[in-house]
Order: sequence, then structure tokens, then C-alpha cells
Amino acid sequence: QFQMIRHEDLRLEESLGRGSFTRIFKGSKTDIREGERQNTDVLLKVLDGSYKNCWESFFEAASLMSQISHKHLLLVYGISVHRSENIMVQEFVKYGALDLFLRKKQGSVPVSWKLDVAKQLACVLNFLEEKKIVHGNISAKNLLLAREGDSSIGTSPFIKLSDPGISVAVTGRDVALDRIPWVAPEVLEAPETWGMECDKWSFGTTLWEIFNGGKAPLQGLDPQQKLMFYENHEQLPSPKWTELADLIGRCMEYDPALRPSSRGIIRQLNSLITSDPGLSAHADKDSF
Ligand SMILES: Nc1cnc(-c2cc(N)nc3[nH]ccc23)cn1
Repeated sequence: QFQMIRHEDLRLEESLGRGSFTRIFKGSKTDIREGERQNTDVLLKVLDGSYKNCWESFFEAASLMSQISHKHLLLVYGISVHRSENIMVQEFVKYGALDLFLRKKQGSVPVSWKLDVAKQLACVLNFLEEKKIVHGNISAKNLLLAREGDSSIGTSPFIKLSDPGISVAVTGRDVALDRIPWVAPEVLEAPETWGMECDKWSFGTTLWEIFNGGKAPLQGLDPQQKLMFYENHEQLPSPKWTELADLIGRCMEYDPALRPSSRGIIRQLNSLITSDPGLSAHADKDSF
């Protein structure tokens, strides 16, 4: 269900760090198009030679992404299997992960920019909902910035949702605990029962990250304390902007049935934008 890429057509360039089960490299892949060689920048996710079901989930995630296409979904070119190494080959997205970008920009990002990114994520969420596909790992770390957007020259940001990676259904409880507060509470209780609503919960957490300078929520809490956060039905600290706080709160409802549909999220985001037209001006809307 997706293209097998020959190892000799790939070139590993610099290392870009690590995922939870993978090493990440910038690289290039060579294709022969109409008889001429063509090089494409790619991101290579090399799966650690870990246990098998990780591998299956890794490729299941990739194949999910390669079966559907959307402008805000990361393009997965295919996989390459070489000796014990399993490599996912995906498009290289120039500006990398949104959380790191926001931390680097330290609050100098206008609110309109953040709302634009939030709307793009809500659109791809709607697309997945209509296809009845659950992503399962929505977070600012998994949003990649293809275009920075610069309001002074009128360009807007452009994001791509990355592959969901290894699902918590196979990783075991410790990784699932580590994904609090992105992983929906019901998924923690019964990973295999998760439904569409779990992506709405993670959307709420991601919205919180976007308006909180890319800082990770519940940082510094150990797994047990994170578990208690859910046991006590706690909420993340609310932003001062009440309409935003309401939307985050509705997405992060402990009862999945009470969470808004993706169309409801888009409607609320649109009303956020109009809730205060002078909005794009002052950035204090982010203050928590
Ligand atoms: N599909 C992807 C995923 N990540 C990147 C990326 C871009 C960048 N500028 N720095 C990075 N550092 C780590 C990853 C990364 C690119 N494409």
C-alpha cells in the first residue's frame, strides 16, 4: 500500500535528532523522471531495530498517511527496508516542528498568525473526520511549518500535520503516560477503543501550546503526577482570552461526547477571529 524505495536511491545527510523510537535525518532521494536524474529533499525516519509490533505500527501510521492526500497532511513517499533498518521517507518540511519554532520566536508571533495555524489544523482535522480516520497524535511537535509567514510582506504560515508515529496502543503505558496531556483520557483507559473524539482532545492541547509560546503543558510533572491530573479531571491553566479558554475547555472535555465536532471547532475559531477585530494588533491575547 505504498511505494518501496530502494536503499541505493537514498542518501542520508545530517542527523536532525531523535523521535521516541526513531533517529531522524535530512536526506535526499533520487528518482529517474523521463530519463533524467532528479533529487528530492526528504526527511528520513529510521526506526530503531526494536521489537516487531513497533515496526508494524510505524508502517501502519505511514501507510495511513500515504493513502490520503491533503495540502495540510505531510507527504510520505514510501518506505525503505535495508538489512535490519526500516526507514520512512517523507517530504522535508523546511521550518520544522511548530513547538520549537514558537519557542524560538518567544511571543513575537501575532495572534492572527496563531489563529491562521489553528484554522489550518482544524481543516485537516475536518478532512480526517470526514474520512473517519483517527490520527491519534496531534500536537504542536507534530505540526511542521512549510512557510513561516511574514505579516509585513503579507504572507501567511502554512503547516503540515506529520505522521502519527507509533500508536500508544502498542507502545505500552509508560509512553502513553508521557503523552499526557495530549493523549485523550479515554485512550489511556482503553487504547483500542479510541474514536474520532480523541483527536479533538489533542486539538485542545495543541491550541493551548500555540497560544502559550510553544511551551509544553504539565512540563516537569512525573508520570504519576500526570496520571493524577487525569484522575482528578483537572484542566490546563486557562488563557485570559475567555473565548479561547472556552474553546480549549470544550475540546478538552473528559466526556468525549461533549467535545465539539471539527465543524464546530472551525465555527468557534472563526468567531474568535471576529470576536475582537482589533485582535491582530495586540498580542496580549496570549497572556495566561
Ligand atoms: N517531515 C519533516 C520533519 N522534520 C523536519 C525538520 C526540519 C527542520 N528545519 N529541522 C528539523 N529538525 C528536526 C526535524 C526537522 C523536516 N521535515
